[in-house]
Amino acid sequence: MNPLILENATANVASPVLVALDFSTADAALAFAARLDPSQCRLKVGKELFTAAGPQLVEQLAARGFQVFLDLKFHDIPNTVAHACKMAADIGVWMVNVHASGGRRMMSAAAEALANYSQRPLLIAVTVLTSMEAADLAEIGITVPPQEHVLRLARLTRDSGFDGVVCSAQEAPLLKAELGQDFKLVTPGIRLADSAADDQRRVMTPVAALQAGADYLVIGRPITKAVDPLAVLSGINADIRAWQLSQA
Ligand SMILES: O=c1ccn([C@@H]2O[C@H](COP(=O)(O)O)[C@@H](O)[C@H]2O)c(=O)[nH]1
Repeated sequence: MNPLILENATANVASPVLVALDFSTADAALAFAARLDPSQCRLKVGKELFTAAGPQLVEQLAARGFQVFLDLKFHDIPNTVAHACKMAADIGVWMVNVHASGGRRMMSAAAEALANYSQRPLLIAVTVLTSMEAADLAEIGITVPPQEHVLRLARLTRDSGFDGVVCSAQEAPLLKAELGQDFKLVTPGIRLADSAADDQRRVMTPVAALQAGADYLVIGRPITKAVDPLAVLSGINADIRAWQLSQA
């Protein structure tokens, strides 16, 4: 693992928010990140930005103190996914993910590939994309309700040695009850009460998602496309803090 990244990555992040940096250039992503404080959020680098800017961008964000979720959703044969996860760990990312529908052998290979890292990224598997609803699943031959399929894939993920799953916050109460508090739930599809849902289908507001049991909130467009992104992020963090204090 890159020692510079280990030295710089912020350990104390006071918020469960992961800002999705869905930008098309490194310059745009770095300019946006320069406005953020690494103690106030983590960052997610997905397929668009990684394809445009590559591992150097991830290293630059980490060198600025951000913990980075590399959201490439690996889905391939076990050998390929295992090696891809090792490359992600070598860049120094804080979290990396695969598709749970790649199956037990694929996920076990990924977990084994990272087993000897002294400080490995959190290993997470995507269950059912938050953009999908029952009708989308039916078209690909999955006729059970989304929550049932999410639970099935989450159980497989846990049994394959992973740390948690990507799911919607709507499934969080069921997953926490069935899989325990320590199994991490990473939830995109987060929308403010007045945000457009866009292409997301299984959505929830930030505080409702935490109440439901989400550990991390992935938020992209409601922050990045806002007129004042920092004000939106600060407002979300303030609402979360107020809710946390009300629970203490
Ligand atoms: O099920 C999933 C898995 C990943 N994502 C990613 O999260 C963000 C969400 O962005 P918004 O702009 O807040 O919709 C995006 O990068 C997706 O690739 C997801 O939405 N759902």
